[in-house]
Amino acid sequence: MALVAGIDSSTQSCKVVIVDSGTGATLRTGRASHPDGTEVSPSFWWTALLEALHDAGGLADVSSLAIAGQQHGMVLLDSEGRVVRDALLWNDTRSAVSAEALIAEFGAAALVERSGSVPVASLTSTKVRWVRDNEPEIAARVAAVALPHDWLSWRLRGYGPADESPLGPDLDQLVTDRSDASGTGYWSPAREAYDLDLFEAAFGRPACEAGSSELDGSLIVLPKVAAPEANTGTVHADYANGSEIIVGAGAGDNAAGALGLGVAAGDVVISLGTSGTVFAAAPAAVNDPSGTVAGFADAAGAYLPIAVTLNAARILSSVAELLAVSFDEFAQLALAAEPGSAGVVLVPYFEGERTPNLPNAKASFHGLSISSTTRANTARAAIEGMLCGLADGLDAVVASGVTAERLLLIGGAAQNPAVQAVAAQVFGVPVIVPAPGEYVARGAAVQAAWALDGARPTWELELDAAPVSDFHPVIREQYGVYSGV
Ligand SMILES: Nc1ncnc2c1ncn2[C@@H]1O[C@H](COP(=O)(O)OP(=O)(O)O)[C@@H](O)[C@H]1O
Ligand SMILES: O=C(CO)[C@@H](O)[C@H](O)COP(=O)(O)O
Repeated sequence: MALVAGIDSSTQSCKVVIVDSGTGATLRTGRASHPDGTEVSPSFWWTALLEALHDAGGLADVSSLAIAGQQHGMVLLDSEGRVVRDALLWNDTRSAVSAEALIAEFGAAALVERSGSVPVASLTSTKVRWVRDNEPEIAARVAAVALPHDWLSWRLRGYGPADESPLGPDLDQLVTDRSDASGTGYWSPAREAYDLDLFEAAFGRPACEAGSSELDGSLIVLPKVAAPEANTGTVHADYANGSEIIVGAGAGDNAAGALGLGVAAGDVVISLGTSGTVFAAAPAAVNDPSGTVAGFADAAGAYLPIAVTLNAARILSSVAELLAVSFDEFAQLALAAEPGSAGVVLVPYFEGERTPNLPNAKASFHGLSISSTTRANTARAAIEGMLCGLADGLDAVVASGVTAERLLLIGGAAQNPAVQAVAAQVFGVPVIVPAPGEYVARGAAVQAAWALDGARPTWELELDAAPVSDFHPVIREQYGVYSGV
């Protein structure tokens, strides 16, 4: 059977899985780290991608690949294909004021109707507005606006600045997909098309989709939106280890996670990476004028209502570091405390927050008494705080019309046994933990196999744990007192 590669260029690292497209078995994996920060040179993603592919044993025996990536990141290119400033990532909150300006100009209801989402600082539209207003000399040099997965796929197909790439700066070759386009704030999931007027209003210069006959040098290029099963070209020979390798459309990381898990009606995914996300596949586009749920498109032709927090796994690593313990010791400490952490509550808005939309907030501990101020309560309160924010997101996703019969817990922090146990206490819905794996990269591998064979593969999902439901409403009740929701 043919081998396919799936890539997840996520916030903290690049991960590669090489999968047997016939059985779905993962044969090899690779990984490389990304630098910290909310403003990052895309060159680090490129280096990490090449390193992770090497770590996975290379591409010599691979027939197709696809790249999923962190959503929303703004990659600005000039007419020579050079990145003109560091990318502003999804978790960079400087453009909160630009989001407010766009809402003031159009109204939240109109923006939801046109783009599926009320803009918050994470969305690309607010980032280009911020550059327009704060860095006009950079804005004037921009010839194309891409997302992380679009840019990496373009580079792998051989395009880029003339001195760094074999095929040079052909901006017309930029390709994205509907799931990632739907996180820009200027693409309409309902109409399946860019809202070019909205882009122009955000950035102040007109744009056009790559591949259009209307493109001329005066218009900003936006990547062509390819279908989920598209074959968008091949990996350039310089990076292909002698193989002919199809490049699939790629996807936003959450949509790829849904593909990798093979989500069905009744499934809701909770991902605990740098971001915390709650999402499900939905048959129709979702419009939430409150902005809690973003109405993205998925990577299979349907929709992906999603609630996203800025703070998730890093809450645990920060508190574990404060307590000077490993993740295993942190889990033991948390499991030694009672549900509700004896009244100790961590509202974990360390990096500001997106859901609720409090970009300038900071984290706080509450409810501390002399007797409750223990290491065990501190560890448990960190997990409870992380999951309570996502429980609020789950309520909103359900209110948007999704049925939640089971929750699939993925992402780095889902492997922590205390997180699994506390999840069974916080969410009033059964929790399932899939076997350890990189499900976003696996979803990209699904796309690669789809582009190769013309049929979407159905690989079985292996499960690891199903913690017994042990719902303790007190955890959310006391969190609600302090969280401002
Ligand atoms: N056992 C664990 N307990 C808690 N957090 C963990 C554990 N293992 C990994 N993590 C955290 O998971 C995060 C990485 O998860 P990942 O889903 O790869 O993130 P991202 O997709 O944002 O790059 C890191 O912040 C790491 O500290
Ligand atoms: O902003 C979003 C989705 O809207 C985030 O989900 C990013 O896509 C980053 O994901 P991780 O790298 O944290 O998994």
